[in-house]
Amino acid sequence: MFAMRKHYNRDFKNSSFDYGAEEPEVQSPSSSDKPRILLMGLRRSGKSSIQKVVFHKMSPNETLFLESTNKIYKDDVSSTSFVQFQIWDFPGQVDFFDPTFDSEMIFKGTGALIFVIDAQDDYVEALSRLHLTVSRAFRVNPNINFEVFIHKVDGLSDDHKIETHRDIHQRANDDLADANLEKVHLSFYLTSIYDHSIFEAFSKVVQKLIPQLPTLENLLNIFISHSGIEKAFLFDVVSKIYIATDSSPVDMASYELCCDMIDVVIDVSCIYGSDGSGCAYDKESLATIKLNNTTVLYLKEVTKFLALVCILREESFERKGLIDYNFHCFRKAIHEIFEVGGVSSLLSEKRNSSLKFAALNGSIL
Ligand SMILES: Nc1nc2c(ncn2[C@@H]2O[C@H](COP(=O)(O)OP(=O)(O)OP(=O)(O)O)[C@@H](O)[C@H]2O)c(=O)[nH]1
Repeated sequence: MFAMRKHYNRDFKNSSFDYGAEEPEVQSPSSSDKPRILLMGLRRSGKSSIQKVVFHKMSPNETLFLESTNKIYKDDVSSTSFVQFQIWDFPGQVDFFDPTFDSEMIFKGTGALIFVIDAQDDYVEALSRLHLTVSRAFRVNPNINFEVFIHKVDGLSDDHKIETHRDIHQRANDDLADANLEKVHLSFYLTSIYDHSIFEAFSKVVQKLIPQLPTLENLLNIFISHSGIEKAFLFDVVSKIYIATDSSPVDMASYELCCDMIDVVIDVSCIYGSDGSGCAYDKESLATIKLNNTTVLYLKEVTKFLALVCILREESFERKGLIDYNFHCFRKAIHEIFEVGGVSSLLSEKRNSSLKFAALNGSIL
């Protein structure tokens, strides 16, 4: 069964969504809180491709025709995405010693620095550039999250991937230790624009920048345990970044399934959506997909930018009324978190007064 209630309309060419503005919407972090994410790395390592594929729906093959970036490209994705940040795509060879390179200004307002290393190339030069970049940035702002994307791993065998990951991890940390910078923490991800790994990695990077993450995870845990749901992801629809999930482990296949569901919902709506309102996604957006292995995928709108995608067994879906009731509580809580601009108030009386999930046995908690 495939049920869908909202028409979507997407301009494939520009790949821009219009979410409409039918209700006073949840406020995303204010501009002063906007974290900045920097994409750095050697020339042709894949920085612009990552940004275009994740945030602008460019197909991976099209990135073959991207021209080299010559100056810093600042992309503000906040108008289409829940996650209010700017992505700064740097040209390949940033010269830190150039007097026009203002490291204070650049690194001060940065939340995460993603350093992209082309794993299909010799990475010795990339490692020394990583070291230079990280030590510079750390000196200006020790709070930056340093994220290393070991990129283009689609061309590598599984063994080669593991070995490359180990080698880069070892060498990068040795370089830091030699410079007495053991305090710097680097996180490593194996990525490729040709599969979901780039979305997964970006999700992790973004999650670290969301102060409300523990609260969101808590809410998801309560929601799934009271509704008989196996896994739930809170997705930023436009980028397919999941901004939170429950605390059960994420398996890549489930994540891919949910990403694919978002694509199907959006694409089918683009083709058959004909209400002419130009609304791609709104509060009535909802879809159910029953797979032939007794699994059900259930998608519902949470906010202008966010959708909840759940994976559950067919027999649990028989209690749809309960799921919908709990979803209503969950949605309300999410709106409260972001409307009141913080977690603390939700955790106090407000949450106790308004959050009453129903348990599987029917009692109200
Ligand atoms: N195989 C493979 N190729 C990729 C991947 N990501 C990017 N590329 C290719 O790498 C080449 C360079 O990509 P760009 O995104 O232009 O690289 P860049 O780092 O922005 O380059 P500069 O702007 O010169 O700094 C393009 O031909 C992309 O198609 C990937 O995950 N796998």
